[in-house]
Amino acid sequence: MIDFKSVLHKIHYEIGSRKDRGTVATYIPELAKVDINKFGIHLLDKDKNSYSAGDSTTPFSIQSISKVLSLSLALSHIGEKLWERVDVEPSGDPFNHLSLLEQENGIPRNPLINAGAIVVADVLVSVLDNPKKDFLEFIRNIANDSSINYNEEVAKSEKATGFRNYAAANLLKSYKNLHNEVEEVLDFYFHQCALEMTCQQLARTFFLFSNRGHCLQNQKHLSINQVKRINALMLTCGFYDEAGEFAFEVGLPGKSGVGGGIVALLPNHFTVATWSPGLNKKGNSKLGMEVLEKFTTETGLSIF
Ligand SMILES: NC(=O)CC[C@H](N)C(=O)O
Repeated sequence: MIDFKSVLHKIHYEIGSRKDRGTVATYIPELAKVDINKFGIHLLDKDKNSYSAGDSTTPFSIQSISKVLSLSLALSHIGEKLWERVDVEPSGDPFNHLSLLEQENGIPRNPLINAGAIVVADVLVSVLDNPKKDFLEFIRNIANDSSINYNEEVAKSEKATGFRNYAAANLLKSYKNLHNEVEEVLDFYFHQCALEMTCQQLARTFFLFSNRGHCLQNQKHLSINQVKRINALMLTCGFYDEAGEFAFEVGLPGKSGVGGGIVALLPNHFTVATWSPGLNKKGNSKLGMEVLEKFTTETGLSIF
């Protein structure tokens, strides 16, 4: 039996003393205000036991981590038809690059880069009656937590500076791979990225991916096959041009966001979330990557 509590505390203590914590994202001005010294970890095991270290109950902007959640809701609505509009291959490019989109006729490489997530957002705008409200409802439901919300300031801040996302949405529109208006789809996308959660809430929300599609209250939201697909995409595409490195060092499906959060999981075992706002050069949390590498190395718990 692994003593998760002492493993997490030891790792938090060792890595928390690092002087080089990377740099906080500044291209979304609201994110630049976050204290770089924040640092939290939370692990939820398959029996729903919780283990925490550091700032695990402070909310932060989950940003691209939300792409896994929007993908889940879109898949549960339109199923395999989604893959006609977005591919499932790693891009090897940064999250906001557009060159492949043009070369590949408006079909994004995968749903976890920005262009792919914008197509997924477009699907949700088409199928949901009140997209922002219904998406939030879905998240609150799988997390069993009605306190989860969007941060309107962050959404507004990204809207004001989201030039590359406007470029991506317009390019998709020119290839007829965006069915709704650019403004409406991006308003939804900026809000989903502006969801705030704590490490604890994030681990609880992602429990269904380590629990064969059943959320904390044991309701079924995804089929085993859909969970397989989503976990595979997290492993191969969840860290953009650092996905290979994450699989190599950590060996778990996971997803990062420019708010400094990372969530990862071992199917049928646990879900773990980390938050440290300083990012490395590839836009992934510097300390978060180190925590997870140490965790799987010390416990021997990875999918490999
Ligand atoms: N990697 C990320 O977290 C990027 C998400 C951010 N909202 C963007 O679209 O640029």
